[in-house]
Amino acid sequence: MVSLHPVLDKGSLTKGSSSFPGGTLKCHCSSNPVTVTLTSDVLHNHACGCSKCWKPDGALFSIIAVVPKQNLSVTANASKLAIVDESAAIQRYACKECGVHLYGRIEKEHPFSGLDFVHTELSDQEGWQEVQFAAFVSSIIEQGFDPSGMDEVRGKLKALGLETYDALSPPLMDAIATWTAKKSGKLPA
Ligand SMILES: N[C@@H](CCC(=O)N[C@@H](CS)C(=O)NCC(=O)O)C(=O)O
Ligand SMILES: [Zn+2]
Ligand SMILES: [Zn+2]
Repeated sequence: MVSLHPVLDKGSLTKGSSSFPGGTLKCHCSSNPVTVTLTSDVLHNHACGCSKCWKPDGALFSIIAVVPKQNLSVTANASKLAIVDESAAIQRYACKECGVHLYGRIEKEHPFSGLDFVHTELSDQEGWQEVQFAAFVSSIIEQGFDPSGMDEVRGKLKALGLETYDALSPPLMDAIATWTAKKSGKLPA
């Protein structure tokens, strides 16, 4: 049986709490962990199959969400963070010791600038928004997954109630396209 991610392998998703106030994310270091504090719940939590998002060992998917950047602060051991790939749109800050990504930030002009990318599984707290959909599903093949197993992967995601997409979900793709059209003048700003 293919393993997607510990959160997705349980058979059902634990619903988040609508009044969840945020919490603390922590890297995997047993001493001096990097911590990041969020002062709100996340939005658009989803599974991502792309090669760039951090996944725990053995997982095919990352679980990733966004939070307004003003709601995020690094609260311990910030000196252990380094940007994984300076050329990517999302500057992903990873712990230099354990490799976990604590947050991703977009500094350039981009439809999602102002939102930071985070992994709620790095928190001990319960109540974070549950996974809403699966994105970049076909991208797992680029990382070596056997294409003949894709029906099983998509079937497992659908059985959890998750729609599967090979880019982002329609509302997020529409938001990107709207931003692009406003920038080019095809739609009024
Ligand atoms: N097929 C590519 C897709 C990469 C990709 O476009 N990832 C999306 C979802 S995280 C993205 O927005 N990337 C922007 C970035 O990584 O900066 C891969 O797996 O590497
Ligand atoms: Zn660490
Ligand atoms: Zn991704």
